[in-house]
Amino acid sequence: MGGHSAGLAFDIVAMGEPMYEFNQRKGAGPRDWLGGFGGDASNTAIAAARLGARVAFVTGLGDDAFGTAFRELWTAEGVDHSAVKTDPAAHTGVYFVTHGPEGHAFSYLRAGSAASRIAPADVPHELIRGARVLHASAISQAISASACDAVFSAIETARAAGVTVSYDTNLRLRLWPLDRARAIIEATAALSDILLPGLDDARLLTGLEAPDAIADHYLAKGVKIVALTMGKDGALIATPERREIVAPIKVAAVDATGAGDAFDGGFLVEWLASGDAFSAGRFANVAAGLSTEGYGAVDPLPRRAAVEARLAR
Ligand SMILES: O=C(O)C(=O)C[C@H](O)[C@H](O)CO
Repeated sequence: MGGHSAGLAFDIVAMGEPMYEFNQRKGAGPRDWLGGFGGDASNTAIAAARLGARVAFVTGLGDDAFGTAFRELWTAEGVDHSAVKTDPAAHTGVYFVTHGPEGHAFSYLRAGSAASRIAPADVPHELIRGARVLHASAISQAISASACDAVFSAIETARAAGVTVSYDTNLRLRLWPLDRARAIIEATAALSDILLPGLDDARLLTGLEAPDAIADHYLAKGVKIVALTMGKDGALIATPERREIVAPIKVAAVDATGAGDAFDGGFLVEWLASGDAFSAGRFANVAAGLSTEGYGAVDPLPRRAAVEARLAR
């Protein structure tokens, strides 16, 4: 069972696929893999919990060592996993990260995973109704048709209950073809309050080049806040009234795996605390920068004190 008592309301309920991570550090030999944790929505959940939010996660895990490791991780991080299902007929997803001149690359062992077998019947509607934010990503949808249906069902519940819908457009073309991804992501963006796209993905999805045009595109769908991450160019935060570019912080980056997820977690935590999209953008930008200073998606996710110290500099 999860790290919180039943009945407690959560700031954030996140859903998606957790994946055990094997990370081959730069210069490491072919047998030298660092074990860790990944899966974009789980990374975001842990990032938010480390920064002070009350978070619950929704997914499926295999009845295997990786599934057990995830439950231990979430318990240690204070992420509630009482709504996570153990599926004895499927495995927990696994992925491998390698580092080359073009940056990091992923290989997946995830087809048929327990998370991909999640369906609308597994959605914990009461948990979602009691939360302040529901967070999901396009990866949460791309893993299977039933998981995609589950995300739509969760969003419908959130919207009906006035729960803020947060959505990361994380595009993985190995999981679905661009046309299908575009159709689903456009439809989901129109149901979202906070949209967290990356610039490269957004360019492919919208066919637009300029960050401002991309922000306009999504705001016109009714999105209230667009937080567009732009890598070395920082992030563009846009609301219907105002927009601001946040410059990236200087870091000794070794691995960008999970930086976007750290951004999402930081953004949601600070937005929940202040209601201000622009201070949320600055906070998230620091959380994302600091998350690149170590290997793995989860281990280097910063705690609140580290983000605040860096913001104060
Ligand atoms: O690529 C995916 O599907 C993952 O979720 C693995 C990584 O943890 C994630 O991409 C990092 O953002």
